[in-house]
Amino acid sequence: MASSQNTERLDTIMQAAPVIPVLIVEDPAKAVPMARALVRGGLPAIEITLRTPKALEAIRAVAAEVEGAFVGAGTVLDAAQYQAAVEAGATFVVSPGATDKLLAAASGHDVPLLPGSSTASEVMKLLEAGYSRLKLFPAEAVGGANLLKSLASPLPAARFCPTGGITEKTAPTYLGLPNVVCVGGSWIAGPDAIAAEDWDGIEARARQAARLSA
Ligand SMILES: O=C(O)C(=O)C[C@H](O)[C@H](O)COP(=O)(O)O
Repeated sequence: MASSQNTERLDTIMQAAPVIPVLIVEDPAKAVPMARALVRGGLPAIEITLRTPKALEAIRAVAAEVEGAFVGAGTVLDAAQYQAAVEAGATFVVSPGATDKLLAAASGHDVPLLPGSSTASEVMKLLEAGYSRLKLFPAEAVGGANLLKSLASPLPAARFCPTGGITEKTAPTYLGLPNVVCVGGSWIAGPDAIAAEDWDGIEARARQAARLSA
């Protein structure tokens, strides 16, 4: 079952920068300049969440037009959304948790799924299903860096992108852990910054995030 998750592609994406910006995009026309600002700032892997009616359209536009971006789909909850994200051109797919049906839909496919987990049992079940690159969600609420530190020794095969409540200030603590590859966060390009077309501000925050380390 080790081939369930395309870990090679996921590692490239997770290692591209220390932070994956998590984005809520209402207007797909803004997605391309937003993604260009993030790429210019040094954050090529971006996650557009399927939380707005036009999110798939936004993913499609970024996939077609933004060179150097790895555009992912976030908040993918079921097999149909996984398929729709792949058809729109997503290069990775992120879910807040995991269900058997979602894992079955993604297993063995090129476009990797980064499934969410928040307990040792969930991590164990995902490892058993062939998924070793995981999201920890909601990171801060379920124990944050302390939880990940505690999981590192008994479950060393699991490598995480914690997301949920992480800030520029708390990110370095996570990035210093041996089982953390990158973190996800919304602080770089929040809905207000996107609505205001603050591409310079987004680029500047991306540049700072790209420099974060332990
Ligand atoms: O639903 C998903 O798939 C998600 O990715 C949820 C996000 O991890 C959080 O919404 C991150 O947002 P912040 O906590 O503001 O950084």
